[in-house]
Amino acid sequence: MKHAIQVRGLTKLYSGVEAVAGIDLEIEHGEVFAILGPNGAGKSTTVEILEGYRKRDSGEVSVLGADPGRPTRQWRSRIGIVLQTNADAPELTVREIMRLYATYYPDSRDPDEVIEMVGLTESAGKRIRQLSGGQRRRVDVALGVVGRPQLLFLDEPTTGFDPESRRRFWDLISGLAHGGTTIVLTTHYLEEAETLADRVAVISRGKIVAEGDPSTLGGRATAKARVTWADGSIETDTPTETVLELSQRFDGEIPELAVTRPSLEDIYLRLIEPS
Ligand SMILES: Nc1ncnc2c1ncn2[C@@H]1O[C@H](COP(=O)(O)OP(=O)(O)OP(=O)(O)O)[C@@H](O)[C@H]1O
Repeated sequence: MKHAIQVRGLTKLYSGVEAVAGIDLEIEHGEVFAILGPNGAGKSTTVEILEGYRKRDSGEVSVLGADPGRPTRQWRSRIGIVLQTNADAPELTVREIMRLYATYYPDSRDPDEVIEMVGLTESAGKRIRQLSGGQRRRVDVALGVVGRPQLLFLDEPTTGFDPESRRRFWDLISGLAHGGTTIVLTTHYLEEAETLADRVAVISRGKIVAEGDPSTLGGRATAKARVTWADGSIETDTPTETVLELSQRFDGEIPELAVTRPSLEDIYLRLIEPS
């Protein structure tokens, strides 16, 4: 099995309208792959087809060597899924729900270890309904990984997290990735994609409009730099030269000097602009 995920010419229509309009994708084993795109771009539809929860109209799809259009129980046990809305069991405690889910898989992780991994040890005895939104999200993630999946799908995993919890969550995902789990995530947070992903794909109106390393996406690394200082700003291919000229002009320290390249967000917004 060469790739964890291989997709060719994937399409999906809703009432004759193409929500996914010919997507090709290859995701390697052990890779963290982020799918970005505006609301309605076709991200969830694509991911749900890969998860085996939605039928495609055409195209070839292989996920962990099998066709997700014909999911088997054994195949499902190798995949972890964290959806936007969580499994609702408000009266169970964190430990109870983890123990229950652990019984569904042939090679589960120790429930207490997983609770520790997501930072919920102190809340392990609390009922789900007593948890904050961010804590519930961590339960979702814990349930997604308790079966020791080879491939983990995360749909907007950190929506509603405070900045500190988001960073802790990123550490958790990086740890899973280092342990060899392949991770596919959708997110609206560009910083999240940049921090976590080896590669990103930007989907707009059902098509991939750019794909690659987040640090070089859309020509980002070679784009013109912007040099700004107290009373001026220019875009240039030769920022070093500009800074040297400015330092002569100011005879030393340049007031409020900054040299920047386009952020991932700048590139992303350009990519999804209606043409
Ligand atoms: N079950 C459905 N029936 C009809 N149309 C649908 C259905 N699910 C999605 N769509 C439409 O397909 C398009 C793609 O939707 P999808 O949910 O895949 O987008 P998305 O990129 O995941 O968006 P978001 O960021 O809002 O989650 C949208 O125009 C949406 O309205």
